[in-house]
Amino acid sequence: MAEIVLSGHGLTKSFGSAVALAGVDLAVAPGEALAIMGPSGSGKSTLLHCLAGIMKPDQGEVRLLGQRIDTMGERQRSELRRTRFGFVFQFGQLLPELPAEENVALPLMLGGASRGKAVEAARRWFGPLGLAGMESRRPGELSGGQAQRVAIARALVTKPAVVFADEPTGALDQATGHDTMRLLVEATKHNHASLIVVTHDPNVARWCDRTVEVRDGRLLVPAAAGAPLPGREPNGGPYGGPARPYAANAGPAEPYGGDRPVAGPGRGADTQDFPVVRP
Ligand SMILES: Nc1ncnc2c1ncn2[C@@H]1O[C@H](COP(=O)(O)OP(=O)(O)OP(=O)(O)O)[C@@H](O)[C@H]1O
Repeated sequence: MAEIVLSGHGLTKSFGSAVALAGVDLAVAPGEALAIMGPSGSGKSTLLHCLAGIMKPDQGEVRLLGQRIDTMGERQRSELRRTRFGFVFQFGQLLPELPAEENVALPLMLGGASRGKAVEAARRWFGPLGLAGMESRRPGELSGGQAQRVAIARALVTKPAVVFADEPTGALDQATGHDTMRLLVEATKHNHASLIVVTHDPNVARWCDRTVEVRDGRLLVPAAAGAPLPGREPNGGPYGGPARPYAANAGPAEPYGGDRPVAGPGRGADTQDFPVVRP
């Protein structure tokens, strides 16, 4: 059986008479990038929120590395979200009054790191993400794409096991969205984190190793970690390159020696070396 980082089993969730999830089974492998697609109102965000411990399912189980998280209390889940998960939302959700570097440093400071150490760690992300010189800008002084790159740094700075992204390029033009997805996928893989992306956009999903589709609160095909939908190849790269089975990129995290190329769609000569965060 494939190694699993995060799994949901038999997930249901209703809001009054609206059934958002009607029994979803889903598992994500280490280092795997998974896209969740489906029409508006099909239950994508609810699924992401249940998997991320933001919301408790009505029924079913969510496990992180085998440990149930859906039964945890709000405090424990909140701690888990801060330490084991990273989040990138459509509109960055950066704190407008803080400089970019402090937005990135914040999860570390909330975990008890000194401001100096946290900001030092945060600054390491700015060059690789094409944000050099923008460390002290406030979010209002950044473009939408730059703000999303700050959000990517903030999501990864704590070395999460899983990064959740809900329409991460939804507010960006196509070219900026393309760059943002490239950076999100590459930086996440570089740090051996799994990535779960909710999107309407097939161009976004193409960056991921695998896509599952949600309709009326159910997956069209129950999908195991690492398995492409039957009859479909794993996603090809955004340049229409060869299909790239996730297994080539996943596997147990290993210390990164700094010289191993990061396999990923569209990795080109311009790809930067991202910091590798240590737990
Ligand atoms: N907080 C809530 N209160 C009431 N109904 C909700 C709530 N959240 C979701 N729903 C309902 O649950 C269903 C699934 O919603 P969800 O947001 O998960 O879908 P989605 O696929 O993410 O949609 P979109 O692509 O439009 O964001 C919808 O019918 C929605 O109206």
